[in-house]
Amino acid sequence: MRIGVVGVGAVGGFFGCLLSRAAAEVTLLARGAHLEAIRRDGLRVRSPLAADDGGEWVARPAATDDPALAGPQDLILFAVKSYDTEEVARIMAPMVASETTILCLQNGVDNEAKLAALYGEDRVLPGVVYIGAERVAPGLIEHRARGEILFGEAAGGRSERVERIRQVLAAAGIQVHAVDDIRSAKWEKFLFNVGLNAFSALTGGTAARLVATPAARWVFETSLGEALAVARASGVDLGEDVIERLVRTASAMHVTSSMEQDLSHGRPLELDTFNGYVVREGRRLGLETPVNATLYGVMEVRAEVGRG
Ligand SMILES: NC(=O)C1=CN([C@@H]2O[C@H](COP(=O)(O)OP(=O)(O)OC[C@H]3O[C@@H](n4cnc5c(N)ncnc54)[C@H](OP(=O)(O)O)[C@@H]3O)[C@@H](O)[C@H]2O)C=CC1
Ligand SMILES: CC(C)(CO)C(=O)C(=O)O
Repeated sequence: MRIGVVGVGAVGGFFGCLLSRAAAEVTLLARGAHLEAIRRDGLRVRSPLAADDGGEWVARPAATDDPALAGPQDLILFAVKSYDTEEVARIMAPMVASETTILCLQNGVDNEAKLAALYGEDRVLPGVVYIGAERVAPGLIEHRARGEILFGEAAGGRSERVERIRQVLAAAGIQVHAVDDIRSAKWEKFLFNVGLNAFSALTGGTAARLVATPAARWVFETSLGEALAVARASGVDLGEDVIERLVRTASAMHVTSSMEQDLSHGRPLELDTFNGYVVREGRRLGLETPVNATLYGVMEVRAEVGRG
């Protein structure tokens, strides 16, 4: 199976490295200093899981910044930040053929529709990633926790291609689960990101800290509650106890978020994908979303001031 990785950052780099080490036919689409470092030193992943290999895995897959050189792929792992989705999706066109499946490994619930608008719904499989990782230098990913993919058919149920892809990912040592209801899994992760990402970036607090006191937990739970109302109005059923479940998950997580990392490095933020999406969809559906609107507005200014 020819596998293209589009967006070779924390997520794409981690899974691309594992696939490549397992001898899958992997091509990375990267650019600039990151591409140069990968070509020179390989794609490196520092991980607690790599203790037997001196703490670091190194893979040497094909790497290019030219989608035409990469050519058509059977599977594309799509893992750019959400604000780059449309542009990069267009650029990768030479990698997409009639049989290509695009597995979307991004957070948020609006990226798949952008990919489907260009390449058709049948080509796109939604995915959910649970991982703590960061690209800390050109060519180097630091993996800190977990590393799990959930994915499935957008319309639900199982398919032969999902099983085929699951087997290839599992054979590379990836924790991977084919799920029947990936839409709900995506929305559940989305709710978590709505509560965690901006709040942790603004405060520096870990997930556990954001639910440790009544005042902080109120912010976390209320932002989730607004997102849950949007989910329900969009026909997504996450069960009665989803907020309790996510508070329990947060209380055991001693990490901040990818947005906290992006803010501290002056990088763009996925704000429109998380709190911004809740505000926009809430407005469209006639729902009040004051906590998300506040997080959005405060975060917007914080990011601008941080960039100087
Ligand atoms: N990091 C984490 O722990 C987690 C992240 N996620 C989600 O996964 C998704 C990816 O996040 P993450 O891996 O952290 O993001 P990163 O910022 O680490 O990686 C994104 C990569 O996309 C690359 N890219 C952007 N545009 C282009 C282009 N035109 N050509 C080639 N490469 C390009 C960037 O390259 P360049 O540096 O050159 O811009 C960068 O290497 C997001 O939706 C995020 O929310 C989900 C779970 C956890
Ligand atoms: C929930 C978490 C922290 C890890 O999967 C994440 O999605 C992020 O940092 O964006």
